[in-house]
Amino acid sequence: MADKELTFAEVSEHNTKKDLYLVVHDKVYDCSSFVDEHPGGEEVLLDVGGQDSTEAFEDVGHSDEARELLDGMYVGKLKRMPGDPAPNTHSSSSSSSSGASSGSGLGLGLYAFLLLGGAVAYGAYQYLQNASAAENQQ
Ligand code: HEM
Repeated sequence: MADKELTFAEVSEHNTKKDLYLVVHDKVYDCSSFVDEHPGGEEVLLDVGGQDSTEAFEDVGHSDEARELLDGMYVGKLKRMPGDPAPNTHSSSSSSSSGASSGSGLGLGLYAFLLLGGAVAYGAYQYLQNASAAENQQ
């Protein structure tokens, strides 16, 4: 059986406590019955009601149990239309981009460290040259 497909516009109409759809990883979930039971509180779910909550969901680092709960609330696939907000898969892109940025951060740090080390070595060299020149003058 083909999955039901919902557009973002359709999902965004379900944004009240009694009728609450969330999008996680391009799948639509009906969380209305779960709002009161959510261990993280109803407020956070209502905040992302009718929206793509992939980022919020993944940022918390929900357990496998939480993911299984999601399966039980599955409504259908999100059908992206031109002009819809871009896929909000922050967690996967951020882990790769944060990996990249921390890599470049390390690269920059290393660069700064080498520059600083070079400057200190040069200063020490100059100091020793001056000291030995002064010694020779005596
Ligand atoms: C409909 C999707 C969601 C389901 C099924 C769900 C389910 C759960 C479950 C089962 C827990 C208990 C801990 C765990 O098993 O990981 C939990 C905790 C939590 N959830 Fe969600 N959650 C959903 C969406 C969200 C969203 C969108 C947020 C937004 C920030 C959120 C924030 C939290 C927080 C902060 C906790 C930790 C609560 C604590 O440990 O005190 N959840 N959630």
